[in-house]
Amino acid sequence: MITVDHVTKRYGEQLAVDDLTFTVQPGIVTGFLGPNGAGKSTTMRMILGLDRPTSGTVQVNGRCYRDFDAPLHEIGAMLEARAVHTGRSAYHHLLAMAQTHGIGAPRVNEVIDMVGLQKVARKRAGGFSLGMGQRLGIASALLGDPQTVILDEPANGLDPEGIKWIRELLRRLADEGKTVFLSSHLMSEMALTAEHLVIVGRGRLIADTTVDEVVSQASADSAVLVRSPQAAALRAALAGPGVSVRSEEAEVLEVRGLAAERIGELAAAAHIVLHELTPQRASLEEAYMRLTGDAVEYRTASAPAAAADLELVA
Ligand SMILES: Nc1ncnc2c1ncn2[C@@H]1O[C@H](COP(=O)(O)OP(=O)(O)OP(=O)(O)O)[C@@H](O)[C@H]1O
Repeated sequence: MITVDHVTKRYGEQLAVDDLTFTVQPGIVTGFLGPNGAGKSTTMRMILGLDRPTSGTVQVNGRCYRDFDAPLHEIGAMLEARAVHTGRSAYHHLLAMAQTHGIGAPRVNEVIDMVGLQKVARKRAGGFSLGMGQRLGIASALLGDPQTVILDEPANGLDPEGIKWIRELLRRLADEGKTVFLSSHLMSEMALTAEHLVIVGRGRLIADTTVDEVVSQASADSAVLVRSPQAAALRAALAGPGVSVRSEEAEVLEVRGLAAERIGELAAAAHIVLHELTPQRASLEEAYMRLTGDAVEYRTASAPAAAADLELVA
């Protein structure tokens, strides 16, 4: 478990993290989201003892990073991963790391297999593609078989097969009971990988909840899409206080103010045939945009000022 307790981090005048409190539980994948400059990397660095909080405490399994005798066995991390610029082979890079931490060579081969670098393990890691570099970074993070895994943008540079692989790997690690904490700007990927989310903006906590909850809340005022060959009769049957119906296509109604179940019941009572009845859900990206709309520090001129204006579609 990772515990971040009332943590503030200042760099001179710059407030990078502002009284942040959250915990990351074992056994699930937790995503760490926030716009550029929100304080994610700073927080991750503090978890890893690479930076000290100005105030507050950060602990992993009840202890500060610097108190671990064998940190590689406790926390595995990949921060700001980029292809390793080294003349060493991937194998020797990992072996050197392993040897300085009392880890045997068999584990090096194990992690090489785990990340799918068998064919290139003896090649110079400096010549690796971004995706291969990511895999090597992940292999380094897993070398000590740590209980806690922290990855900054692990899917960066991976192709679709690689992204699917990392998703499955992270879920497997969580299933083994490990604490898995990762940042990513790829919302669709985060929606598939993480169960829980910690969302920050301008150094402060915006949300600490499940992916389902974030999406459900953003979907609360979403429409129900109804397709019927008797759309006009259905529109009349649904009319009532607080109900709005929009139609931009023949036979298709977008209904707000009634749950899908109620629409089905009203249609049945009026003997109206339905061909489709679909509650619209916001995507995680839309939900995220709504939550962080005000916290975005760097915005392009064309981006909407507040994502709350966005129309929610499935
Ligand atoms: N060493 C430093 N010195 C001064 N300011 C810093 C330092 N590190 C981070 N900051 C500032 O702290 C804030 C938070 O930065 P941080 O890199 O933690 O954000 P982030 O959420 O990881 O952003 P990104 O998604 O772009 O990686 C930013 O305003 C950044 O400029």
